[in-house]
Amino acid sequence: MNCGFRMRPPAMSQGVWPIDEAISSIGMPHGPWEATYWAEPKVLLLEDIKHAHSSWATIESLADVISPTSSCRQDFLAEAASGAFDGCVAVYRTWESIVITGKFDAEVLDTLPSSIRFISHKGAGYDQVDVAACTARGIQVSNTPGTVDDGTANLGIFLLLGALRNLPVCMAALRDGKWRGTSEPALGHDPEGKVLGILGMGGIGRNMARKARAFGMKIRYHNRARLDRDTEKELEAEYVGFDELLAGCDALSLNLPLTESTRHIISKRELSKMKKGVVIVNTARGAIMDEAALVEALDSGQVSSVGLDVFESEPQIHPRLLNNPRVLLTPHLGTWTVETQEKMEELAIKNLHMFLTKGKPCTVVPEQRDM
Ligand SMILES: O=CC(=O)O
Repeated sequence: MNCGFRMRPPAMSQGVWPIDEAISSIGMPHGPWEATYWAEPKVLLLEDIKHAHSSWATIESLADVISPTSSCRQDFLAEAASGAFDGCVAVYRTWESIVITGKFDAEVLDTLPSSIRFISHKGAGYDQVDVAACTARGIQVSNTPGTVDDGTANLGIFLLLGALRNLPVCMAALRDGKWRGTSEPALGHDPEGKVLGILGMGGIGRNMARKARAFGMKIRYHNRARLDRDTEKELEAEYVGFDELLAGCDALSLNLPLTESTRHIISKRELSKMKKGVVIVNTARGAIMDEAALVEALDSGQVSSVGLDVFESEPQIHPRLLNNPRVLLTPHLGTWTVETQEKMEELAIKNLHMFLTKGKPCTVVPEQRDM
């Protein structure tokens, strides 16, 4: 019988996916041999492991690992439809693997074999994965919260300081052989004593608050849920309403996930409520801001400068952001450090390991906590 699992005697397969669970997960009839033999599950690996090699070896000792040969969505769907991934029970995916699969949406899920029960996403933001479609198909999803906090907040502070100091203008002039430019550059601003508004007070927002405090900034924040008083006290962060946050900050840092309710949460109306000359930093997701409205606000001087690591249609960048010298840009590098990538891989692999051995990852996405 070809059910996509290799049989092994139990002595050789400590802790692997028990065959009866595996069989019931793909709806196969139980047979008399299940009690004595275990199966090796198959895992679909969508991007090579770059750092956590010894942890990945523990997965390889538990599972057959399959990698796609495709490099674009159309080919990936055809490869899945050909049965190349049949029998896979779990997927290990990354932000970068979107180039192979496109968004992990209902079409991808329906083309992959129905044996898939788990997706380990290496990353904190999982807006590339249609969690509702996964839930409807009984597929668990995990992400890697916490692992990205230092890396992303460090870049956020760099963008904040750089935008406050108008660094892109002088940096471009210098590279252009024009020292500080053709006219005296505008003076920058020090962060000390300025109000930093943080929209989204999860792990990255809190990390950003601690670091900005070290630069003498006053912290105000708005979040779906208010933090407990001890955390607010530790961060010296004042909770305010959304409009109050917008109206009262000298700089705004966006640190919230992209969902249908946060898409374009900063648009024309919100920008007009902010102090003239405000500085904005976005290390979260581009679509949290309406880029067209941002471009207008930069042109009118309502926003004096921005530091952006993320964009609405990556890797495309709005030409008026690219051409504006008051825009400090980095190409989605928030987590792009050896240490952060290592931590992300370790947690994504741990989630996969937990799923294969216990049926449950440790950091399941919040929408599925009650699943
Ligand atoms: O953007 C990076 C992440 O969501 O982890």
